[in-house]
Amino acid sequence: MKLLEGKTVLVTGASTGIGRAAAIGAARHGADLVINYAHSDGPAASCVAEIEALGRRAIAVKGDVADPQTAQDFVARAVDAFGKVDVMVSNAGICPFHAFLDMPVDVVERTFKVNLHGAYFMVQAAAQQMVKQGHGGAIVAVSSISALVGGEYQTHYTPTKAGVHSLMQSTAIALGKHGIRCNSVLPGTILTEINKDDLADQEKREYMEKRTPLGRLGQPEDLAGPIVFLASDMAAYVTGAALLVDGGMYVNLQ
Ligand SMILES: NC(=O)C1=CN([C@@H]2O[C@H](COP(=O)(O)OP(=O)(O)OC[C@H]3O[C@@H](n4cnc5c(N)ncnc54)[C@H](OP(=O)(O)O)[C@@H]3O)[C@@H](O)[C@H]2O)C=CC1
Ligand SMILES: C[C@H](O)[C@@H]1OC(=O)[C@H](O)[C@@H]1O
Repeated sequence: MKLLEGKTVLVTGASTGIGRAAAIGAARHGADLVINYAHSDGPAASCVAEIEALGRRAIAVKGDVADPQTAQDFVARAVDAFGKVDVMVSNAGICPFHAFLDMPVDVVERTFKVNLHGAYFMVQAAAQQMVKQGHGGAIVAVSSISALVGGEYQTHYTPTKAGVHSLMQSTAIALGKHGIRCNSVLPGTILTEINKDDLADQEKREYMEKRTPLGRLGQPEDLAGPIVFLASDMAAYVTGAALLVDGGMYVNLQ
C-alpha cells in the first residue's frame, strides 16, 4: 500500500543521511519530491536520480536554511514545479561537537540558526502555502533524543533539538484549525555524516551500541518508515506527538 500517492513532499537537508532516506522513502510511497541541501551538489543530484528511477518526479533546490528567504524560495520552487505542498519534512541540521567552556560564539550562533531558525522558517513557509491551498497538510520535524537528554559536547545543539520538538507542539495548536498536523521524530544515534568523526572513537561507538536494547546503532533508513507514517493519512489523528526512533536507547537507564 502506497501511503503518499500523488503528494508533493518537501524535505530539507536531503542530500545525505536521514533527509535523503526520508525523501527516497516518500518516493517509494508514491510522492513527488522537492529536496533542499546546502553544499553537496553531487549527493543531491544522485538523490534526485534515485527518486526518478523509482518513477517519481524530483527537483533539488540549493539553499542555506539559516536564511529565512531560503524557505520562501524553496516553497515557491515546489509550487512552480508541482503546483502544491502537501508535506514538509524539516530535517536539515548540523552538530559541530565542541566543549562548553571555550565554545566559540560563532559556532553557537550558527548551530542555533541552522537547526532552530531554519526549522522555524521552513515550517512557517510550508504552513503559509498549505493554508492558502485550503486542504490541510502534514509537517514532520526531525528533532532528536537530544531534545530529552544532554550531551557534554552538544551544549549548543541539544537546546536546538528541544526547540524543534517544542516548535511542533506549538504549531500543532496554531495549525490544527487548518487541518495541518505537526509532529516530530526523535532519532537516537544514527550512522550519518554528522557523527562520522565522533563515532570514529571506537570506545564511544561501542558504548552507544551497548546502550541500545536493539543492539545496533541506527541507519538513516530506520527513520524513513516513521516519517512516512507521520506524513500520511494513517496518522490522521496524530498531531503534537513526538516519536522516539532510537532502538530503545532513551529508556535504557539500568
Ligand atoms: N545522525 C544522528 O544520530 C541524528 C541526527 N539527527 C538530526 O537529523 C538531521 C539530519 O542529520 P543527519 O542525516 O544525521 O546528518 P547529515 O550530515 O548526513 O545530513 C545533514 C543534511 O543537512 C543538510 N544541511 C546542513 N546544513 C544545512 C544548511 N545550512 N542548509 C540546508 N541544508 C543543510 C546537509 O546538506 P549539505 O551536505 O549539502 O550541507 C545534509 O543534507 C539533523 O537535523 C540532525 O540534528 C537527530 C538525531 C540523531
Ligand atoms: C550527531 C550525534 O551523534 C547525534 O545527534 C543527535 O541528535 C543524537 O542524540 C546523537 O547525539
